[in-house]
Parts: sequence; structure tokens; C-alpha cells
Amino acid sequence: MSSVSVCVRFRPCNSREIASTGAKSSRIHILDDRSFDFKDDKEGAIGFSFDRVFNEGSPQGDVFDFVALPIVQDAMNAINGTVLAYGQTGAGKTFSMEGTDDPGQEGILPRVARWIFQYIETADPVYEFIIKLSMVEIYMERIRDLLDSTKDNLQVKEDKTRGIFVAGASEVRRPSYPEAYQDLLRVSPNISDMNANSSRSHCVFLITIQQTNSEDRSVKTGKLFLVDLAGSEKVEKTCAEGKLLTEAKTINKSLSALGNVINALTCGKQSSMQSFFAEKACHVPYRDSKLTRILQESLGGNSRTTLLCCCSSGSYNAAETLSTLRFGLR
Ligand SMILES: Nc1ncnc2c1ncn2[C@@H]1O[C@H](COP(=O)(O)OP(=O)(O)OP(=O)(O)O)[C@@H](O)[C@H]1O
Repeated sequence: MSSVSVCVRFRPCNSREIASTGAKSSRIHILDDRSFDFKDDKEGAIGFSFDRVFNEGSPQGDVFDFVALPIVQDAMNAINGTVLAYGQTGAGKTFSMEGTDDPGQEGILPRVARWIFQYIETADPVYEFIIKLSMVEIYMERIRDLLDSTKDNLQVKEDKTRGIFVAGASEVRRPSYPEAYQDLLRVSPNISDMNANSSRSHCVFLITIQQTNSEDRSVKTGKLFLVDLAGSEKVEKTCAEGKLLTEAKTINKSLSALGNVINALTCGKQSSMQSFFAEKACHVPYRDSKLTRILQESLGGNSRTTLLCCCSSGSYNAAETLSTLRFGLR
């Protein structure tokens, strides 16, 4: 019953873009909350439609409500889910996922954590909840623990009880929102130098929600992956050589692997039932990258995924924006 939706978020032009091409150089003409035209130098106006389009002024709360809320609600019913932020470096992935400390500017991660603990406060007391957090980064196909920097080169394993998991990754239990929020802040690439390669690595946050019914001892578990992907800029544009070139190629390869998996799961826009049969019928290449392997149980099967494509509306980054939009067309 895998279901994938794709949303697009445009960020406002930054000072560099305005200095280079002027404040009114937007390439985007929004038609409604699902569609827009992109003005291309060669092809003219290209029409795009997605499940939802967020414009430059869309509040963080609206993005959370559409992109993450249905997924976190399902996770409380043991349906795994994934939110992926995709886009070139500086496109607004971290702003969307983490946000800032300013009131109303919190991103998806803190809002998800807050929502979960509010839900627990009002839930039937018959349920006992355990909330666990894990955070890893994937850099050059190596998995590193963001909660314990001594744990590097971790391996993805699979067994009958745990399913697919990163062996040895720290898993911390958090009893309330403030503790969970502190963890998120501690590893935030914006304020920590722990993951020095933030734009060049995939940052994977996993929240596991376990509910035990204290009367019949039945247990339900939902896994929620929130992923700030590495920057998707093209290798040519980075003018990279040597190690940087290898890095850029590794990123492109894992993002292509992700695209191929999403493609195989959606095969155009199918109903959940069609997508279920498509997954059974065709090979989904989860093993082509560490990222897709880790996410396997929360992308396919009985799960729900939203891909948030972040881009700039300005002319300066038009080529990268078009490439991001085309990635999202699946
Ligand atoms: N929707 C938005 N509204 C206002 N400011 C934004 C928005 N999106 C991004 N920004 C600002 O643009 C800058 C770059 O955004 P951000 O760091 O989120 O990019 P990124 O895609 O995560 O880049 P990287 O790949 O380097 O991590 C930041 O200063 C951020 O605050």
C-alpha cells in the first residue's frame, strides 16, 4: 500500500540572486496550489503539477500540515513513513526540515516531535508509549552516528524481529518534547560541526513510536524517517575535481538510486492498490544505495512517503530548479 506524494517549495530569492539578476527575476508563475508555469529560456513556459506547491511566502506550519502531519498521524497507527527534502545546496531543505528558533519558523522535525508528545498527553492512558530517536549521516556511502561521533562506517543489517536497521546506531529514549528537541538542536548541521559535510551528506533522522496496550499487552510500532538529502547540484556546475568530484558523483548516484526506487514504486501516479501490485511485480532497486536500503521499509510496503522538492524561484538558479522539478515528476 505504498503511497508517494510530491510537493514543491520555492524559497524567496536571496541577496546573491537579487544582485545578479534583479528582484523581479522569478521564473515561476503560480497558477493554483498544485500547479505553476516555469519560464525556461529555451522552451518557454513549461507547466508543472504536483500534489501541492508552496510559494515563497508559505508558512512553515502549512508545510508541516500538508507534508508531515498525515505521515506522523499514520505512524501512530504503526504505518511507517518518510519525509524527504530534496534540492540543490541552499534551496531550503534544512530550513524546511529544521527551521529556525524564531517563533513560527520551526521546521518539520521539531513540529513532528512536538505533535507526537502532544498526542501522547491526550491519548487513552491504556497505551504506554516509548519514543526513540536515532540520527545518522550518510557521507560517501559511509554511515556515521550523529549521536555518537565514535561510531563510524556502520552497516545496514536485516533480521526477522527488527527488520532493516543500522547496526550499532545509537537509539535514545526520549520521555518528552524538550529532551527530544534538545537532541535535534544538538545535531543540527546549522549549529554543530559534528557533520561538517552537511550539504554533501544525507542526514537521516529516525523516530520510532512504540505503543503497548497495558491491558492485552499488544504492541504497535511505527517508524518515521525524516531526511535532509545532500545537495543535488550537477557535477559540472560544482567544477569539482579529485576528491570533490568523487563526492559529487557519489551523491548523484545515491540520489538517482532514490529516484529509481520512487519511480518503481509509483510508475506514474497509481492508486495504492496498483502501486502494491507494481511493487510485487517489478524489481525495486533498494540495494543500489545505503540510503534506499535504510529507508526500504518506510518507502515501500505498507508506508507513506512525501518528497519535498525545494528550489529557488530566481533566474540565477533556473537550471538547477528545472532539474529539481524534473526529479519530482514521477
Ligand atoms: N522558505 C524560506 N523562507 C525564508 N528563508 C529561507 C527559505 N528557505 C530557505 N531559506 C534561507 O535560505 C538559506 C539556505 O537555506 P537552507 O540552509 O535550508 O538550504 P539547504 O537546501 O538546506 O542547503 P544545504 O544543502 O547546504 O544544507 C538559509 O539562510 C535559509 O534560512
